[in-house]
Amino acid sequence: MAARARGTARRIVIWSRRPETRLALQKQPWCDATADTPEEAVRHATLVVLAAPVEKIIELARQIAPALPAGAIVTDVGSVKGELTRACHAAMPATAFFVGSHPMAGSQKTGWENASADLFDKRVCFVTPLADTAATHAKATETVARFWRDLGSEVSTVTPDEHDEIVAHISHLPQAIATSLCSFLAQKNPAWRNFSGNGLRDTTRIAASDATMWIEIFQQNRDEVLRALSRFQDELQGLHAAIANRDWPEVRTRLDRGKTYRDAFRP
Ligand SMILES: O=C(O)C(=O)C[C@]1(C(=O)O)C=C[C@@H](O)C=C1
Repeated sequence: MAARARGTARRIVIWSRRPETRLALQKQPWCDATADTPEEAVRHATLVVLAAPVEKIIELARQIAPALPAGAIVTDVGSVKGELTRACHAAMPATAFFVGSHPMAGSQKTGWENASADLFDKRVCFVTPLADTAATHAKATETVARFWRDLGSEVSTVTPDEHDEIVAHISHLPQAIATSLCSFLAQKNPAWRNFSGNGLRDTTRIAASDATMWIEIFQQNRDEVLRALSRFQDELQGLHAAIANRDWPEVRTRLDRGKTYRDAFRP
């Protein structure tokens, strides 16, 4: 949708798992054609974007590999990059290139009905070439970066492993916390949700996200997520101790540090 709105792609061919989705997409002005199989969808492609839960992205890369035309560039939108990038790169034929991406954009909703052409506008998009393919994949990396910039994103190029450490902290940890907070409150007293102001709403929107997608993210980024969760538990323990000890200067230090961090977010 964004590619059509910004004139980035000449012809957009979509494969989607459900036949009824493919039928609905055929009526959309941003979809030139649908394909009945992933192989058929990529047969004449110059750029392929795999948009699926992370385990499925690896399966799809293996499935389309024999059908890719020479010179094709494959990217994805998965939230974990280390294992996925190595597996997708290994699946490619010698004449095609895999360079991973991760646009930091989305919502708690799923399905094409919730798509929007400005989703990527002014959002960061990670592009994550493997260090040992930097030279052979330089042109493909630039093409993928240009694709995201054309959609309005600001590209940040990092290695897949650096990416996984960063997003464990700034994306996967927030999901774990929002989920845990809602899970905790659901057991404490679900009816209390009716008293909530914007505080609870603002901190928990992403708890409504798709469980299947997040299980696969936690599985693939397990080590980094566990490290981030442990460090965060230390932070919570620190606040718990400061309140228990009536150490209000320490509580203030933490509130001030949190506010300074939050106030400096880009609009
Ligand atoms: O805002 C949302 O609902 C998201 O989907 C958020 C979010 C994020 O952490 O920013 C979550 C995972 C995706 O990989 C990218 C975006």
